[in-house]
Amino acid sequence: MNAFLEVRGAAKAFGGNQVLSDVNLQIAQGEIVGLLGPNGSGKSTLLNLITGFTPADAGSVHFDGAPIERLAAHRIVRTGMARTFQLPSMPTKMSVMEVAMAAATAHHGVWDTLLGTPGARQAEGDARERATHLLHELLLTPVRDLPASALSGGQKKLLGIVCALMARPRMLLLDEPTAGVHPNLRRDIVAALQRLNAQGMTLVIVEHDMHFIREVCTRCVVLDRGEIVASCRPDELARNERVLQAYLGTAAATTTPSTPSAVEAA
Ligand SMILES: Nc1ncnc2c1ncn2[C@@H]1O[C@H](COP(=O)(O)OP(=O)(O)OP(=O)(O)O)[C@@H](O)[C@H]1O
Repeated sequence: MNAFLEVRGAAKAFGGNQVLSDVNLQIAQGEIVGLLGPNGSGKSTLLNLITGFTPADAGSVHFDGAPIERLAAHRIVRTGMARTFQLPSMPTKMSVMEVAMAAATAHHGVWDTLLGTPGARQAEGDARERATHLLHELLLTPVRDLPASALSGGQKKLLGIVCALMARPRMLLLDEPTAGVHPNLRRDIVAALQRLNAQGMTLVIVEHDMHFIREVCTRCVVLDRGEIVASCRPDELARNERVLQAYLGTAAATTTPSTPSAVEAA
């Protein structure tokens, strides 16, 4: 595989808790990879490590051929990789539009904005145009002037995606984009992600919802207790012994006839 993102030998412990051990992962350009695993298996930690929010104890991360494991999170965004969070927190007073605009300022540099340079004014115009377009794409135009804190949980997730996209990333990592989201909005998120992928975006998605995984992902990578135990197509998950072990334990995996549906429910 020609890797767009490559993680080699990544390890992370918090105190005595070894959360990731020798994680090796390759993702090609254009893939939509689902990152799965039981609660506490290390999925968010791996996302944090790749995107510079958590320093690794060991290992390397290459994005588009360049090492990024020593870069701060905001510099990683500038290489073309952005992310969303499991529980996006929104400022209480800023409107939806202002939050999207602020994300662009964060990506382009606070000093130019504060000094009001011509470059910053041009960047602000471009950011307003892009924010308007993205809010429309992610169905947030009707609420663009509301305080961001007033949005529903699902709408906050959509706004989190807008903020990440303000950086014009080539790869987007999403942490549980549909958890707790109403089915109608879930459909909109699926459609938005598929549109982004059709436009060339590589996606890595942490998710527990197996219907979502089957509908959206081209490949699944499964973590169990900080190790990658499987990499397969979504339709192969329910037959994969390592996946069944991860979710159900060895005995259940070998003796329970209903194991595939149990994995689907995980
Ligand atoms: N900053 C931290 N300090 C200490 N322990 C942490 C920290 N972040 C994560 N952990 C621990 O690392 C382990 C893995 O957590 P992580 O959030 O990566 O799992 P996960 O697979 O994303 O779980 P879930 O599906 O429940 O979100 C957990 O035991 C968690 O308590």
